[in-house]
Amino acid sequence: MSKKPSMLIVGAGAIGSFYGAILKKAGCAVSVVVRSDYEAIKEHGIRIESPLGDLSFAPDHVYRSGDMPETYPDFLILCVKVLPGVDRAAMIAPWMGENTRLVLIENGLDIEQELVDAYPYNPLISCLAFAAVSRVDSGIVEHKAFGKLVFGRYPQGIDGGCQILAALFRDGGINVELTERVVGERWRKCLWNTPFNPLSVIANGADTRTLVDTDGGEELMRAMMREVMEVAAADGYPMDESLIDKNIASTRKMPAYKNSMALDYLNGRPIERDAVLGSVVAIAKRHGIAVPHLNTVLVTLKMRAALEGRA
Ligand SMILES: NC(=O)C1=CN([C@@H]2O[C@H](COP(=O)(O)OP(=O)(O)OC[C@H]3O[C@@H](n4cnc5c(N)ncnc54)[C@H](OP(=O)(O)O)[C@@H]3O)[C@@H](O)[C@H]2O)C=CC1
Ligand SMILES: CC(C)(CO)C(=O)C(=O)O
Repeated sequence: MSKKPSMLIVGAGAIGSFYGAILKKAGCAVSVVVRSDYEAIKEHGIRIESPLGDLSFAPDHVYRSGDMPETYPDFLILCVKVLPGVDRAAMIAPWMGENTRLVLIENGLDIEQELVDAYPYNPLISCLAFAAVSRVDSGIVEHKAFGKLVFGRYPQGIDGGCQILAALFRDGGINVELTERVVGERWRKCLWNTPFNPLSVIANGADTRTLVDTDGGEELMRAMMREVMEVAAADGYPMDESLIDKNIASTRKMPAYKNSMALDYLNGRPIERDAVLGSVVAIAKRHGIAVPHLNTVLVTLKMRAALEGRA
């Protein structure tokens, strides 16, 4: 059997640890770059509590910022939060070889270009995770449910690297959908994340049930989704209006759930406000589209950040 590709996860938090474990299960060498969890992971490896069974693993190498690799990975999978002031291109520089494929498993819109600009000759695979995963302690991750990945080459297409990666994730037990138009898929995911994630923060870390069941909550979500749809259509990514009903119905079917931004807020960590919401409002401005609901939520979050000294 031919050798499996090598993987390096940069930012082995909830998502990075979980999908790293899946690739380990598929037979890949999986190394990690970590920050605050370095000592714990170096000593005990990564423990994953999951309905899929025991996925715990010891990474092949555990690096921290500034370390140099023995060899460059075939795939570098970036799973850090997308935050202003965090230079993701500089962060991965020591590990990006000439033939390394860069994979992003991160939320948000318009998050790829700065990496394409920094690494124009490395193929970039942009990836959306539909998973409920959280870090419960250093090196300990709880996978609550789901796990499907949707990905494709950025800005479009499906190449051999996508096919190889999809086969590995499937071998590890994950449902994968490949897409020719990954930016369109980012818009479809933002249809949910852009209203739900920021509003859960304004509502003090509220879960999905509270957001849709509170009097006026569902209408507010629908109004925000309509604005996201209008901006997406102006940007060349029209969506079927029925997706709004589908999003509300599937949210109602889920048990009460706190999204990743609600968890960041509740744990005092910075939130991906600009990647998930600010980017949509910026694109709306470029197209001259009024998005009063989205803008109100964005400005309210900025006020809150200003009060907390985070701006
Ligand atoms: N969790 C979920 O269920 C879902 C998350 N997502 C998206 O996935 C992405 C990752 O989220 P998630 O895994 O939840 O986030 P986490 O905060 O759990 O993980 C991010 C990890 O990156 C690490 N990190 C940050 N900066 C560096 C650095 N300079 N060097 C090394 N490591 C670094 C953090 O370390 P430290 O502890 O030191 O900060 C942390 O371990 C986000 O874009 C999120 O929106 C998408 C769908 C679902
Ligand atoms: C879709 C969802 C809610 C989890 O898969 C997510 O993207 C998040 O938690 O930010």
